[in-house]
Amino acid sequence: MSSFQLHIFQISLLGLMTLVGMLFTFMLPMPSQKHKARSAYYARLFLITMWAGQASLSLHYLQLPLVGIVGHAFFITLSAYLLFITVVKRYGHALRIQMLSGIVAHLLAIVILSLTTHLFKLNSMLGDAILLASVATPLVFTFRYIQLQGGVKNPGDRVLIAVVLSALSAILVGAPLYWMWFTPNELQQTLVSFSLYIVMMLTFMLGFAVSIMHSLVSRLKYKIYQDPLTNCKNRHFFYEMAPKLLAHAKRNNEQMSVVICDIDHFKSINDKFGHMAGDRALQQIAKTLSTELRDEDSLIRMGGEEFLILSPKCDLDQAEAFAERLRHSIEAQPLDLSGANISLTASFGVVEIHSDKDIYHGLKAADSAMYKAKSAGRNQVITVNA
Ligand SMILES: Nc1nc2c(ncn2[C@@H]2O[C@H](COP(=O)(O)OP(=O)(O)OP(=O)(O)O)[C@@H](O)[C@H]2O)c(=O)[nH]1
Repeated sequence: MSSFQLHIFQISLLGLMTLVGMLFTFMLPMPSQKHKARSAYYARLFLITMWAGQASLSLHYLQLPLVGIVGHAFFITLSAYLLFITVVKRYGHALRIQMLSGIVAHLLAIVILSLTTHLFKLNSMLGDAILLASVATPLVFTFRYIQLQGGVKNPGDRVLIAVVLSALSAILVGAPLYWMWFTPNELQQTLVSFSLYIVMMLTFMLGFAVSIMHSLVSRLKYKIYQDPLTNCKNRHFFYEMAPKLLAHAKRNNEQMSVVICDIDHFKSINDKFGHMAGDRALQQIAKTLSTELRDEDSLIRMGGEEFLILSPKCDLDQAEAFAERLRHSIEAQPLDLSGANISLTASFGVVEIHSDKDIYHGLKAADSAMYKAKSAGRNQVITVNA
């Protein structure tokens, strides 16, 4: 096979991969946030420019070596920036105007530098070094950007970081070693760059897909565990997380308490002022409760007008004081319905769960304490030792 045929074979195969990669990004479910969804657009452009960078080298066979070399430098640098932009958008951010101007200036500079080195027939090693440094710059930015976002948080970030680091090491270490130890002929060069392109494209697509899947799963999980009316956690969260939190508390020899809060005479709010007013009362009470929570507490709407607070590292006395505080806060904020103030109160059942008991036992005990508070006249806190 002549080197021309090899080249055509190589760019056709890369073109095919680019097409598959683009179709793949179209098939992925996209996040609803505008900037995050835009990242798929830049991921497609990344694949196209990677391909265009390699394809431009074939212009050499059409007697256009200058256009080919300049095009190669331009598209390869641009593809590294598109990887950077894809990552910026994956985190849901917009591009700052300074960033865009920097990218345009860098692209212009690489075009001028590669034109100069070729026109003045400067050492080809110098041209290669300029190109490698040029591609390395956006990759370093990408690496720093992921780090600044709080580091590697999910498998998608991990694969993206691996793409960036492998590309950087190929450029900063691999390329100089390759030039020093081999006297590459065109065939060797073609095969090495081809393999590098394939690996980069595949890992990039994988990283991108894993990253998207991870954010969708996190969003779904968040929705599954969230009560849409009050934005508290819901029953699913309780059944999933409560046994885990209790097991953690037992392992670390820590106390854990459960506080149940049930709004008093809630039905009468619905009956007198309508369901919308009832919903607003629920939202207001959820807000009041949430402002009193510590970071480790979880506020759960168990259903209807009943809320539950899981309180790790909290014994019975502390939980009782906490519930009293919550009771006062609810009482102190009547519901304001276009001028009419509706008084709100709630009854509380509090229990500390002992290490030999399970969470459902605690739930039952807290529930019966709350019913005792109701029968004792409502708007009060009753504690039990479960
Ligand atoms: N507006 C509204 N009402 C709800 C919702 N979920 C349950 N309810 C109503 O909450 C009311 C609960 O009534 P009850 O269980 O009798 O309790 P209560 O009136 O608070 O009486 P006590 O608990 O004994 O003080 C019912 O009328 C339900 O229809 C909701 O999401 N929004």
